[in-house]
Amino acid sequence: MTAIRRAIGLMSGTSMDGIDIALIETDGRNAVQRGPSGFVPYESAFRRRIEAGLEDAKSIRRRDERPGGLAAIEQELSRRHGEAVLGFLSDYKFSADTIDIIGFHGQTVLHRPQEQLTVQLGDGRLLADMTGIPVVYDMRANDIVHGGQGAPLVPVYHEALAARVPVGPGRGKPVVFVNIGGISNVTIVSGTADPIAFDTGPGNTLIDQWVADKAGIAYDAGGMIASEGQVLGGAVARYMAKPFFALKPPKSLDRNDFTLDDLGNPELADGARTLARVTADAILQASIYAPEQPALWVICGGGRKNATVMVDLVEGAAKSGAAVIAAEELGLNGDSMEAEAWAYLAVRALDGLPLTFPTTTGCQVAVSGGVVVSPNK
Ligand SMILES: Nc1ncnc2c1ncn2[C@@H]1O[C@H](COP(=O)(O)OP(=O)(O)OP(=O)(O)O)[C@@H](O)[C@H]1O
Ligand SMILES: CC(=O)N[C@H]1[C@@H]2OC[C@@H](O2)[C@@H](O)[C@@H]1O[C@H](C)C(=O)O
Repeated sequence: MTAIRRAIGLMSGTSMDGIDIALIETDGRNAVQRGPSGFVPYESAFRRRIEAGLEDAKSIRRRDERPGGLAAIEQELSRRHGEAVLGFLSDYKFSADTIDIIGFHGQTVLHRPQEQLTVQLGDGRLLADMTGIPVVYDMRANDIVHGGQGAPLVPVYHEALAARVPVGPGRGKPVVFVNIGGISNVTIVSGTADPIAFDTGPGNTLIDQWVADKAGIAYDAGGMIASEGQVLGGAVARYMAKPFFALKPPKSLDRNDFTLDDLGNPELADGARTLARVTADAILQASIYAPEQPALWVICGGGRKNATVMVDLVEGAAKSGAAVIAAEELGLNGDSMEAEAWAYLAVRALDGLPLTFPTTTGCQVAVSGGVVVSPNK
């Protein structure tokens, strides 16, 4: 029997809205017991600092370079993660010595897989020393070394959770786990082969940028703004004609690969409505790479709270007879999924188990990864 470990996962995603934190107990294989989770938001000033850091990151040629403000942001970001862990331990009354490992994603500031370059800010040593808990970090790098995209990494966790999909009319057909974060990604689980995974296109990033530029707000809460607008077919067609959509998987995106340039300059609500449609269409297009038509789409990530995106997903999937549900309908938590995944990946990394597969990132062979640091006592 393999050891069950208690692990904390930390994710600061491409939306740059804060730190998701989650605890699970797992053997890194099929046994997954989900524990508490939380979220520590960044205030808008820190989010703007990271956004400025994305510009500094554009000059990076080697992944350990930290030009401009990036070195200072990395320290601040890691310190905030340390405080998030200490607050979480205190809230849920766990002592540090009962936690076996932390899986630390850090903050992606540059992702150029075609140049074998992916850069995550995150000082694992600082986090281990602050918390007194061993840390696994930098889990994307080894995949890149082995010819992979370095993303997405969550699929192996989605696969472990797929066992919880209840037996139903669609049993035996693929189930697609969808993460609608800043960027959207999917994992197609058929149950008979390794999962197929890839990034599908913009998630919330463009919607967030649009409502921030036009109305000074962080996101379209509930998709309410979009619900009052009209879909602009020409703009949807411009987005869907982008070369990214014609690429076969594996494929992954940098946050800045899609921009608002193709939207034109419509009214606020029409822009939000159109971008919601683009997000949904890009996700549903993933089915062309499934071995057969999926029966079920399980939606995770902050974008599932945009009811307009969800309406488009439900209506679009219904055309092929598939159902769309939020992760909660399976008793999962769509907000903490990625943080849970980073905890799960950390445990796999400790055991040298693969994090990625040729079908999820395009790596030549299934590979493990991550750097392990123990706290200085
Ligand atoms: N109530 C809400 N209504 C609509 N959208 C929401 C709501 N709450 C959050 N969101 C959207 O979800 C986003 C955050 O999603 P999430 O935390 O899953 O992304 P992320 O993990 O940062 O990104 P990625 O998965 O790409 O790394 C916000 O930027 C916002 O666009
Ligand atoms: C390079 C990077 O940070 N990519 C993220 C991003 O956010 C969503 C999508 O693009 C996905 O590929 C990945 O994150 C998830 C958590 C993953 O690796 O599975």
